[in-house]
Amino acid sequence: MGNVIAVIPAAGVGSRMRANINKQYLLLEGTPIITRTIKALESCPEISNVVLVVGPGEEEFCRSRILEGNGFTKVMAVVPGGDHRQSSVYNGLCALPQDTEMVVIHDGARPLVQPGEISRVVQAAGEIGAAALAVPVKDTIKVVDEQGKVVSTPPRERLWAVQTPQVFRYELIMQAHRMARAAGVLATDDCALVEALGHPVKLVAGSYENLKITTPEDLVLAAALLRRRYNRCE
Ligand SMILES: Nc1ccn([C@@H]2O[C@H](COP(=O)(O)OP(=O)(O)OP(=O)(O)O)[C@@H](O)[C@H]2O)c(=O)n1
Ligand SMILES: C[C@](O)(CO)[C@H](O)COP(=O)(O)O
Repeated sequence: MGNVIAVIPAAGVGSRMRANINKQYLLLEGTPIITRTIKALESCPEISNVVLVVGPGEEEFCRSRILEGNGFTKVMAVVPGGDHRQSSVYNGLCALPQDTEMVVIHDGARPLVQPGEISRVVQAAGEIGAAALAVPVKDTIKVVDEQGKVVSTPPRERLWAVQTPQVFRYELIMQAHRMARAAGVLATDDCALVEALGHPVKLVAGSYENLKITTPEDLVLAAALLRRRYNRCE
C-alpha cells in the first residue's frame, strides 16, 4: 500500500462537555485526550503521517504543549479547523500531499482506539475504497416526528453505530467532500458523503471501548476502561 495519512479533526468547541477549554486538551488519567489519540494513530504501522486539525488560533498552543517533547514522529501539519466537523476534515484533506493513497479520518475525541482496529479498517478500505469501524447498537432505536411521536422502530439487527476511524481512497474522499460542499450538504460523518456518491462502504466490527468523549460521564467511563487496560498489562 502507498502513502496512508491520518487526518484528526480536533477543532470542536465541546459544547456538550461544558468545559472551559477544547475538551481534547482535558486530562484523561493524567494525559491530554488528544495526546492519547495521536499516540494511537502513530502506533499504527500502516500510517506514515498525521495531519492534526485544531481550533483556529490553537495551532501554536498545540505545537508547544501537545506535540513538543512527546516524541511524535509522524505529525506533518497542524491546520486550523472550520465551523463544523465536516469543514475541519476538509481543511485537513486540503493539507495532504497529492501522492496520498488512503486517508484515515479519526476523531480527536476517540482516544481509546486500538492500533489493531485501525489496521483492520485500513485493510477493508484497501479492498473496496471506503470502510469504517462500527458496533451493533445495544438499545432499540425509535424514529420520531417533530413532535417526538414515534414513527417507526427499525429492526435492531440491522442497526450499527458508526465510529471512527473511517478510511477512504484519497480521490474518493476528496470527490465526496467537494460534491457535498458544492451541494451545501452537511453530514455528521464522512461515510455519509461517500454513500451519497453511491459508493459502497464496508463496516468493520469494532469495540464499545472506542467511545467518543462527548459528555462529562464519558470521561469517567474512559478513565475506568483505561485502568482496566493497565491492570490487564500488569
Ligand atoms: N468544528 C468542528 C467540530 C468538531 N470537530 C471534531 O470532530 C470530532 C467529533 O465531534 P464532537 O465530539 O461532536 O465534538 P464537538 O463538536 O467539539 O462537541 P459538541 O458537539 O458537544 O460541541 C471531535 O474530535 C471534534 O473536535 C472538529 O474538528 N471541528
Ligand atoms: C464521526 C462520528 O464520530 C461517528 O460516530 C460522529 O458522527 C461525530 O458526530 P458529532 O456530531 O461530531 O458528535
